[in-house]
Amino acid sequence: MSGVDEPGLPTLYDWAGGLEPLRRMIDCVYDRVESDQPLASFVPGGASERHRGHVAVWWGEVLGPPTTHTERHGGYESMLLHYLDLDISPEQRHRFAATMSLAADDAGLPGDPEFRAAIIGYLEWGIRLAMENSRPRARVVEHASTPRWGWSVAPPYRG
Ligand code: HEM
Repeated sequence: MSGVDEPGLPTLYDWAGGLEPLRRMIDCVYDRVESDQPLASFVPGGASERHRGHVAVWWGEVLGPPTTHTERHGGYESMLLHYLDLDISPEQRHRFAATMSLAADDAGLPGDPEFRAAIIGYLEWGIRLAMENSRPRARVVEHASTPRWGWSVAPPYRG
């Protein structure tokens, strides 16, 4: 199946090596988060197997196909519900983003600049939306598709 890029290019999911390396990255990020004081309060008692698995297939769908999160776990709407009133601070946003970048190294994801620029671009975009949506009384977009990400730079958002 093709992704959002021009035909013939591998998807970011394929370039990563499929779901397993993405799951490894998610395990690495939550292993770090669990013992990182500014972030650990978001995962009281540790990040569950369910949480880790769902976040991994979310990433798989964004970078893929496959579209497993939408088909089995509720897609965008389900993800959004987890963020309401979480009140992520700018410092926590930055800390989590930096931790995820380290986790991509821990997990041995491809290190080429193009792949890393693409996934970190998505991370930066997604985590800023997560922070905005997490504010008390945030005005959220209630329904949307799960985002799709590719190799090229995203065009400007015009609403
Ligand atoms: C400071 C940053 C972040 C914090 C504090 C955070 C925290 C959380 C929490 C507390 C949950 C609910 C877990 C549960 O109910 O077991 C969650 C779910 C989720 N997070 Fe995050 N997260 C952050 C960043 C991100 C980013 C950057 C992404 C993706 C780009 C992401 C993707 C998801 C998804 C897909 C779920 C829902 C999984 C499901 O149940 O289907 N998160 N997050």
